[in-house]
Amino acid sequence: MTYNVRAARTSDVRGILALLDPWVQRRVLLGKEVVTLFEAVQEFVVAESDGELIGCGALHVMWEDLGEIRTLIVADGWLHHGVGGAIVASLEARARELGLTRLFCLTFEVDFFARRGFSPIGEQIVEPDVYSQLLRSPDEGVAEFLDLAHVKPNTLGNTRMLKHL
Ligand SMILES: CC(=O)SCCNC(=O)CCNC(=O)[C@H](O)C(C)(C)COP(=O)(O)OP(=O)(O)OC[C@H]1O[C@@H](n2cnc3c(N)ncnc32)[C@H](O)[C@@H]1OP(=O)(O)O
Repeated sequence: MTYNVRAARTSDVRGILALLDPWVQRRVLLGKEVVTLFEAVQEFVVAESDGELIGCGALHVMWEDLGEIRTLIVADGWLHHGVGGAIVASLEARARELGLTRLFCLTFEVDFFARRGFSPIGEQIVEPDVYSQLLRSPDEGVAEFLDLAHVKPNTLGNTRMLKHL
């Protein structure tokens, strides 16, 4: 079973939605409008095999040093073949190229991320002045990072994790 990981194209967006939908139904991942996915297509990498989309993941920049890995999904038939790890490695390489030194994620997959160098965090990890700037972001994932009250229902049971690159 061979696959490759590459930058997403606009033609991948429907496939990303198809990967995402079951996990949104199960309230594991945050739902996205189609337009939001098109707007964020440059944040995504995808894994494909024989022209079929088998995984995706995105890197969202939040601040000068800080990014978030989000929307990481591998198709059921491809779990435990290294695809998720390869997507995370690709997103980490992008993060380094961009000059980021810290990567955040909010996840139920604590062991998976812990084995890739992420550690659970409790407290806020940005200075008050950065926090107040991030409050101005319209992005729902940033609101989750800030742990704002109106997104608490999305984040229940998730673990906040951080990796220093
Ligand atoms: C920040 C966020 O986006 S959080 C959301 C995370 N996504 C979800 O919750 C959606 C549902 N979950 C998933 O889609 C998947 O379970 C993911 C993305 C978390 C992991 O994807 P996978 O492709 O299964 O990951 P991958 O195969 O790299 O590693 C999983 C385990 O499979 C095993 N494995 C990896 N490669 C192989 C291989 N070639 N042969 C046999 N076993 C393997 C290992 O045990 C590995 O665990 P470890 O490396 O941590 O010890």
